[in-house]
Amino acid sequence: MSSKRQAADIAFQSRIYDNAMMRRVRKIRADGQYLYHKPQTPVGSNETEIDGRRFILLGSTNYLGLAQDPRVVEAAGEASEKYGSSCTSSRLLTGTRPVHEELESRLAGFLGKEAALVFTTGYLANIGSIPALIGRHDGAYFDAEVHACIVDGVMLSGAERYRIRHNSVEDLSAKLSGSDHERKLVLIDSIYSLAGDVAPLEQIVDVADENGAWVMLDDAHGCGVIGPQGRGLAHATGVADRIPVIMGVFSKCFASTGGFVAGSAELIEHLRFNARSFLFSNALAPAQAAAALAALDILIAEPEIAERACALGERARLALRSMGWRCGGDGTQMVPVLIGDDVLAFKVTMALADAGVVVSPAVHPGVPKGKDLLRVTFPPTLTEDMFWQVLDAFQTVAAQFPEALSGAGEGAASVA
Ligand SMILES: Cc1ncc(COP(=O)(O)O)c(C=O)c1O
Repeated sequence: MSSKRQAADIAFQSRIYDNAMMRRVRKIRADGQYLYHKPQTPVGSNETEIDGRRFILLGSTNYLGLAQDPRVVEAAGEASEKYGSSCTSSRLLTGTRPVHEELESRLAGFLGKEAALVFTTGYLANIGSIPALIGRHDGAYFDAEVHACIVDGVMLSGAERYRIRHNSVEDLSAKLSGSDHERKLVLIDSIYSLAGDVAPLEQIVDVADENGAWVMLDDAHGCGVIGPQGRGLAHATGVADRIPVIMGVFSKCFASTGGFVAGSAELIEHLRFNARSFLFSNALAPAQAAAALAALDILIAEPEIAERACALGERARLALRSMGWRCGGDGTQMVPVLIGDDVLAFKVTMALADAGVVVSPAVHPGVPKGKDLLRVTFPPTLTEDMFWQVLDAFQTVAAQFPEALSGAGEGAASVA
């Protein structure tokens, strides 16, 4: 091997092996805390099997429990039979199927917008749409805790970046009024994906209007479950007409994969030809489009499913808080449990797994330092017996880790 190639190997070795993240991953594995990337076999909506053992599964975003609903699974199967397993093409070439167009027009109607465009994932929807809307001379005003794909979309756009203090309308107002870009785009999540807190949407829309900015709302965690018939936070707060760009995903309430943007017909036509992640990526698989469509039908026809998800979340929050756990997500289906320390978050997760319950640890850098937490959701398909088993598990683990409960140490106080 040439000496130049050897030097290249060393340079890449330090990049791919000897970096902070991989050192951390190796430590977590060595400590035996590596449950999560193991293959799981779902059993019904509420359980999963890992290494032959059954667990109650609360760590996913199958918020309505529809990913195993026979109507959704059947729709996916039928679409595969009819259209094949993949479109093997971009939507703009030979990849569009009637099921994509039906899904887009149904989503537009659901959200009260003129049109919608479906992307292969939610991530692609954001990283493609944002640079199609703003560029080098424009301003991107994004909440400090937005999802990573919004940050990546903003970086790809080359727009000037303004990081807004989390949920601070004052900071947003100050930054918007102090800048004079021709185009200003405010980017927020509706419900923040890990901590579960809700954006002060009406105030944000007011401030954006006053300062001549557009709002792009990522309603990944609200669409399908929050507001009238699950139409999301914009409809729940009555400001949908004032938000030009609403984005959502199928990977949560819609029991599938994919993402979408809804807005005016002109906006959607522009994205169709300018969002590079739409143009240059394979179309959403027909099975996934059909699954999302079936889930949309169900959540519209049976709004009680979403209501039950939120009510179960509220019940769980009350019960967990009474044991001393610190929970966020008020008013939503999410029940994040705040821990405040990464090592402790892994330990609590593993102890819950020992007690038969799988939750998802979310630790720094996925969340701000000191805000490490457990993602916990209670799907409405959970039986009453399972609900009580979960509470028993949390009770047992609370006794093992009192430092994780409210009133505990430094880190804990910072997330209370
Ligand atoms: C707020 C938010 N936006 C976008 C995404 C990306 O969605 P997807 O998983 O469909 O790529 C997620 C994913 O979890 C999310 O939480």
